[in-house]
Amino acid sequence: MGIRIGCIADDFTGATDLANNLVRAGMRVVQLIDVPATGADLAMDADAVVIALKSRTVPAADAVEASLRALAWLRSAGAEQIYFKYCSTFDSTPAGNIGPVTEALMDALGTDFTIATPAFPDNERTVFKGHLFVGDVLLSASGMRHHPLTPMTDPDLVSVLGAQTVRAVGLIDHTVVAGGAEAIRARIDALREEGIGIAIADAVSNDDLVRLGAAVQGLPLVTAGSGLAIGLPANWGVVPSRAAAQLPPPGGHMAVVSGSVSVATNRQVQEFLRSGRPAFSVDPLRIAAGEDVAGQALAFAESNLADGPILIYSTEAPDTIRTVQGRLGAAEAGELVERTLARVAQGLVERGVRRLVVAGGETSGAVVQALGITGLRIGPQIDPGVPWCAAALPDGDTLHITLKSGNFGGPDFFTASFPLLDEEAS
Ligand SMILES: Nc1ncnc2c1ncn2[C@@H]1O[C@H](COP(=O)(O)OP(=O)(O)O)[C@@H](O)[C@H]1O
Ligand SMILES: O=C(O)[C@@H](O)C(=O)COP(=O)(O)O
Repeated sequence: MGIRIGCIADDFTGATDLANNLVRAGMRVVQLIDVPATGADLAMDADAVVIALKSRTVPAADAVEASLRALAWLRSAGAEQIYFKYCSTFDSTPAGNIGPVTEALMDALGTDFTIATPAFPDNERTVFKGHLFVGDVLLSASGMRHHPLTPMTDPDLVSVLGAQTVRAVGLIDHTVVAGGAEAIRARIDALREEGIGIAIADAVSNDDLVRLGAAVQGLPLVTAGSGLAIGLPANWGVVPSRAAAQLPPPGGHMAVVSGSVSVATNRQVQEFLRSGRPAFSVDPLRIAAGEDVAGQALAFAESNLADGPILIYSTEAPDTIRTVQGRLGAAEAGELVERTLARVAQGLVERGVRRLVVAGGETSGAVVQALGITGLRIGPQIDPGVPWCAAALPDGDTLHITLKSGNFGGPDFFTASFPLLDEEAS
């Protein structure tokens, strides 16, 4: 039997976010890092497979190429429905990549219609009348308006997506969604007749997502943030079960590596420092000056791991980041930090860390690749959108790891996540 849902996620933390929601709805999920070279046997035991790409901010043609490779792999593994996962804040530019990837997947699947909804009410992302809200404010008034690569200044998703697609974009508004699966399906039929190819779907609650999930049963392709995933497993008769999230027992030293500069991560770093636990700050200017900052961080780790969790972080407030970027260039600073934190993560694992929190999407990508991890089993949720995972290291040992999206997680995430892992295993 093949897999039910084949997912293509446009970044690594987003992929675990999606996998987490599928697991919570009862599916057994495997997350693969990039498209595997080998055959479909990796997915043998899973109801869903999530392929994590790093395609959110690359040129649109590259994102399309990677997504089509992922699609080919998922189809060869027997996927019955394809789920394209993007950010709950719809991170993209007028050049893409959400529109071009969606249309390329539609063409490859030979389908004339799909839906689009980044709604994730558990993390306060809601869509009403096609407009995206983050907490109590429109997307355009949220921190996303200042994003360095994908500034989001228009909250009207019909217009945002329409600027990225050849196909016409329409709306399934909340009145219809509240009416249930039949009403939604009738609206989809009407939109199809009008020649609409993609419809933004409103959702302000998990109940809306469950109704949408039932309505899109049988569509070859759905596109969404992670929220829609809570409404899909029921289409295959799958029900929530604790067994879906079981991981092997944890052990080894505990560490946090944070390269995220998001608001929520800044709060989490501050909270960790306030708790008086061991922490080491990675300064990009010292790396640029040729100092062996990774070596210093690892020496610090060696003296403090016994009192862990320890924190190695480059997280700073926006003003400091701007100053560093002004001196080094944004891309260069990012790359220096990512390379250093990836080396630190490798060194931590060599020194016996087996429980690792990584904060930030780009940072997670760099760390996971440096550790040679090719797949993740998804375990229990720590906070909405963030699960513990288990990965096989190249030497066969198990590493418990969580990849935290910058804007997710409560203030005590860097300490509270570790006891939760022990509790779940007992
Ligand atoms: N102190 C710093 N100065 C400049 N750039 C930094 C600093 N710390 C982290 N960065 C870079 O900022 C980017 C953060 O992206 P990411 O890891 O996706 O997290 P987030 O999106 O939550 O901020 C990475 O490229 C990282 O290397
Ligand atoms: O959908 C979401 O918000 C997340 O899953 C996600 O993709 C976050 O991206 P980063 O903030 O870049 O980690």
